[in-house]
Amino acid sequence: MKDLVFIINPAAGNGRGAGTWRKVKKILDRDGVQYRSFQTEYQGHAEILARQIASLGNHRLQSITGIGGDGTIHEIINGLSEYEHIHVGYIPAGSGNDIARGFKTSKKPAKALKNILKQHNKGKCRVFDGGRLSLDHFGNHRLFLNSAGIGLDAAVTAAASQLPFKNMLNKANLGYLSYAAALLHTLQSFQPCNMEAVIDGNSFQFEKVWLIAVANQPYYGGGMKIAPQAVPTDGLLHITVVKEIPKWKLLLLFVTVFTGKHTLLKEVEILTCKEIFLRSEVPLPVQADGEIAGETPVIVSVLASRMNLLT
Ligand SMILES: Nc1ncnc2c1ncn2[C@@H]1O[C@H](COP(=O)(O)OP(=O)(O)OP(=O)(O)O)[C@@H](O)[C@H]1O
Repeated sequence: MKDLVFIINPAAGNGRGAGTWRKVKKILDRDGVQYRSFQTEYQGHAEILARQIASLGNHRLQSITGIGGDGTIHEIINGLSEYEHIHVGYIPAGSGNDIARGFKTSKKPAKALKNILKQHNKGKCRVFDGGRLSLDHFGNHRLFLNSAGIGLDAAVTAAASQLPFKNMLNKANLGYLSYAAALLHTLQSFQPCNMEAVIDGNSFQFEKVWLIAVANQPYYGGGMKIAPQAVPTDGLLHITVVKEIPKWKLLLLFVTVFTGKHTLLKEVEILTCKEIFLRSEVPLPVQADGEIAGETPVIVSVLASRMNLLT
C-alpha cells in the first residue's frame, strides 16, 4: 500500500479544520487505515511541510491530502510544484471553499475522504488544469487552482485580511461581511488605471481598469461566480476585465457576480487565453487563490492537464 499523508490546518474556517480532522481521523482509525498526519502552525507552513514530505518521501509517497481552506491547498500545490507526480487530495474545511465549488469536491468530510481513499487505493487521480502566475524575471511564481486576480479584488483581499473584526465575523459565518466592509473601505482609495495586455500574442489596451480576473474555474471570493463559463478541464483560462465603470455600478456588479449575471454589464469584457501578460500604469496588487502574491507586471498561463487531484 502506498503512503497516505494528511496536512491539516486546524485554524482554517476559524477552527473548522481541527473539527474536520477529528471526524476524518475517527473514520481512518475505525477502519484501520495507515496514514501519517501533520498539523500546520503558521501561515506558509503547509507549503514547507508539503515540500519537505515530498523531498524525503520515497517511491511509496503517492498522495498528500490537505484539510483546510483554499489557502491551505494553495500552499500544498505550491509546495509540490516540483513533485507533480504526487496526487493532491482535498477535504474542505475553510471559510470560502471555492476549490470545493469549482472542482465539485464533497463538502462532507466522510464523503470527501471516501472519494480520496477510493482513488488512492487504486493509484488513480483526476487530471485538471491549473494556472501559473509569473511575478518577475527571477523565476518567482505561484501556482493556482482557482484564479489570479489583479487590481481591486487583490486590494480587497489584502484589506480583508487586516480587518480587526474579521475572525469574529468568520466565527459567526458572516465572512462575506468582512469582504463587503473591505470592499467599501478599498473603494474610497482605489484608483482604476490603464493597462496593457498581450493575450496569446495579441496586444490589447484596457482603459480605467478596476480588476482583471484570470480564472481556471468559475468561483472566487467565497462563491462569487466571476467567470461563469470557466471549466478546469478546457485547457484555457477565462479572463474577466472590469473597466470604465462608475462606482455605484461596481457595487451592483458585486451583487450580480454571485449569479454570474455581471457578465451582462457593458463594462465587463470576457476573453479566454492560454497566456496573458499584464502591465499597468502603476503597480497593482495581485492575488492567487485569495492569497496576496505580488504586483504587476505579471504573466499568467494555463497549466493544461497538469494538476493531479483526488476529488
Ligand atoms: N496553526 C495555524 N494557526 C493560525 N493560522 C494558520 C495556522 N496554520 C495555517 N494558518 C493560516 O491560516 C490561514 C487560513 O487558512 P485557509 O485559507 O486554508 O482557510 P480559510 O481562509 O478559512 O478558508 P478559505 O481560504 O477557503 O476562505 C492561511 O493563511 C494559513 O496559512
